[in-house]
Amino acid sequence: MLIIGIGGGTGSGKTTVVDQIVSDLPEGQVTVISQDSYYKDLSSLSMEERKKVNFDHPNAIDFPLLCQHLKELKEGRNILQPVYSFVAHNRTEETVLTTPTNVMVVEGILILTDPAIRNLFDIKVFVHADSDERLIRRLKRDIAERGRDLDEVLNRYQTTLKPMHQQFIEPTKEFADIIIPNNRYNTVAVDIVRSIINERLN
Ligand SMILES: Nc1ncnc2c1ncn2[C@@H]1O[C@H](COP(=O)(O)OP(=O)(O)O)[C@@H](O)[C@H]1O
Ligand SMILES: Nc1ccn([C@@H]2O[C@H](COP(=O)(O)O)[C@@H](O)[C@H]2O)c(=O)n1
Repeated sequence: MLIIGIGGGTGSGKTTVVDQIVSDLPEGQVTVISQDSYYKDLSSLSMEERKKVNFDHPNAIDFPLLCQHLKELKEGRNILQPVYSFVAHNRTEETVLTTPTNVMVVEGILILTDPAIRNLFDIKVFVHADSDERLIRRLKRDIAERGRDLDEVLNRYQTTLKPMHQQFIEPTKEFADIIIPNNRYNTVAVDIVRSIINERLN
């Protein structure tokens, strides 16, 4: 099994890059796991309290569960992956049965911050986009897809996204084997990662 970790700031284009990487790969050979699925269960908090949580700090993520799941997949066992709701700011009651495949791609803003998780990755990728580009993308996406409004996104950007990016996310660039510059769509870099995966599959 080849496990690829893909980090980078919010709006850098991780999900888009992952979609591009896996789009032409044989079905059933590649599985994508999102760090977002492993936000901690906040059922004990009210909606108002959940809204105030700093979702860009490593403490927001259930890294032990993610680590356990990756190890189980590596050992050939199925896992039940949590399903996250950005609207409810919480895990849902659902889970997704996830089976081990030849290639596992794990993506998320904080995915390269945890040493135990980093150790499980065969290849570490960091997707870079400038902060103004990321903010513009985040605004558009969160309003269109995640039920947010302009003030909410800008407020979160100033209070948590920006400082957490500088403190926790940007420093993980140094752990990356490959840094993908993604201010523009980068088909060359995507092709390179795809050919590494294809080599492993053949
Ligand atoms: N290279 C790019 N150029 C312009 N827009 C992009 C690019 N990559 C991603 N986007 C757009 O930016 C938004 C955020 O991208 P996404 O892949 O969800 O980022 P991330 O997963 O890193 O938060 C999406 O609407 C996506 O379509
Ligand atoms: N309830 C939540 C949980 C997380 N976020 C934000 O999502 C971002 C990470 O997801 P990406 O797809 O952008 O990598 C992170 O920056 C959190 O602020 C949220 O808005 N609401």
